[in-house]
This record gives sequence, structure tokens and C-alpha cells, in this order.
Amino acid sequence: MSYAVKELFATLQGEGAQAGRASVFCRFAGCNLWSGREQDRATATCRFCDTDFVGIDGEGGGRFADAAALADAIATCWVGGAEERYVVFTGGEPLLQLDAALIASVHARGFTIAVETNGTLEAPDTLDWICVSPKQGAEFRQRAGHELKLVYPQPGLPPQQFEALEFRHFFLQPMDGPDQAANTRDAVAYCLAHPKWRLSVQTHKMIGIA
Ligand SMILES: C[S@@+](CC[C@H](N)C(=O)[O-])C[C@H]1O[C@@H](n2cnc3c(N)ncnc32)[C@H](O)[C@@H]1O
Ligand SMILES: Nc1nc2[nH]cc(C(=O)O)c2c(=O)[nH]1
Ligand code: SF4
Ligand SMILES: [Mg+2]
Repeated sequence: MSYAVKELFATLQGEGAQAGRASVFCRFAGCNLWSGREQDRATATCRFCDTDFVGIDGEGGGRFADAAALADAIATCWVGGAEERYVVFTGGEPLLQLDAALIASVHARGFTIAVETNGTLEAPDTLDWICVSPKQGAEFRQRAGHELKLVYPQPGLPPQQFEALEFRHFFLQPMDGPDQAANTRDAVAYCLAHPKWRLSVQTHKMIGIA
């Protein structure tokens, strides 16, 4: 199978339990909850997305003919040595494209593999780190993993409804956009009152890296 990649770059993971970790980010093109076109945002299932995932024209992006070609590009993008190799598959929705062949090829090059998913599709159990970020109005299939990262607030999606699920970490991530400051204040207040939840700030935006 070939893979459509919007961008491929090295940066620090900005969010959640692995924040600060050196990573290769592989951002797949396309999502099942929004076309990515601004004129469709108001009618999309997911309306607050902060990401351009349309096309294959970003830094390091392109169409990769097979798993080996994309795994080689990921390994070339890694700036560290053989230890601690870490790749984050995101998007768009990465589970539309991330398959067993790609996971095996990337593992063979010594990487620990993380995924950022909206939870609508089941994640392969060969992944090393699964971050699920459920979306209001969307199916919620991947109900276990390493971190649940809920963008907050989402009307109709109260944090309590996730608390009994099998995740190691529970994060609230303030929704970025026009109400970001108020959303951050509300998330802080929620974490103070409900200590099972921790705050995930998007640190990469604060320090001006991708
Ligand atoms: C762009 S999404 C791509 C991965 C996948 N489609 C998902 O939604 O999890 C990456 C992460 O950014 C979060 N995110 C997207 N838009 C956001 C916003 N406006 N404010 C805060 N987090 C946001 C998502 O919830 C997800 O955790
Ligand atoms: N630095 C950085 N960390 C991130 N963590 C999740 C991201 C994403 O867009 O999936 C992201 C991103 O876009 N940049
Ligand atoms: S599911 Fe993820 S990539 Fe898709 S529109 Fe929502 S935040 Fe963006
Ligand atoms: Mg992002």
C-alpha cells in the first residue's frame, strides 16, 4: 500500500505524558471527521481542529510507495542516534493509513511507535503508545490505551464518562481557538476539583516550534 503524508519532521512532542520527548512526527493526509476545507468546518463532525492535513505538500511530505520507503524517510528524519528513537503518527487521522506493514518496518528500524488518534478506529495492538482524543458526535471505538487526551470543553462529552476506561493517564487539553484563555481556566479548575485528570498544555505552541 502507498501512504499519503502531509508532513514529516523532527520536533519535541508538545502534549500529554510524553511532552518534551524528541520525536519524528509523521502527519498523514486526510481525516474521517473533517475534509480539512474551511468551507466544510461548520458542518463537520470535528469543528475545532488546529491542523492543516490536506494534501502532501508540507515539509517532508509526499506519497510514499510502500512501507519501506516511508520507514526509511522516518529514520532519515531522526536526528539522534540509535537509542530512544520515537515516532508519532498523527494527522489527520493516522489509523486510516497506519497498517501492519508500516508498523513492522518502523519497528525494524528501532523506533518506539506512538499514535495520536480520534478513537473512531481500532488501534493495532502492536503500537507502543496509544493516545486517544475522543470527539463529540463521533464513534468511540478505541476505548483503551496509554493516554486519554480530551480536548476541553466539548459540550456533551463530560470527562466523568471516560474515567472508568483502561488508560494510564487522563489529560484535559484546553481547546485552542478564540476561547483558549477561558478554556484553560476551566480546565485548570476541573483538574483541581478532579485530581484524576491532569492538564495538557500544547507546549510547542508556547515555545514556537512545530
Ligand atoms: C490534529 S489531531 C490529529 C490526530 C487525531 N485526528 C486526533 O484528533 O486525535 C492531534 C491532537 O490535537 C488535538 N487538537 C486538535 N485541535 C485542537 C485544538 N483546537 N485545541 C486543542 N487540541 C486540539 C486533537 O484532539 C489531538 O489530540
Ligand atoms: N510538537 C507537537 N506536538 C504534538 N503533539 C501532538 C500533535 C499533533 O498534531 O498530533 C503535535 C504537534 O503538531 N506538534
Ligand atoms: S479528528 Fe483530529 S485531525 Fe480530524 S479534524 Fe478532528 S482534531 Fe483534526
Ligand atoms: Mg498539532
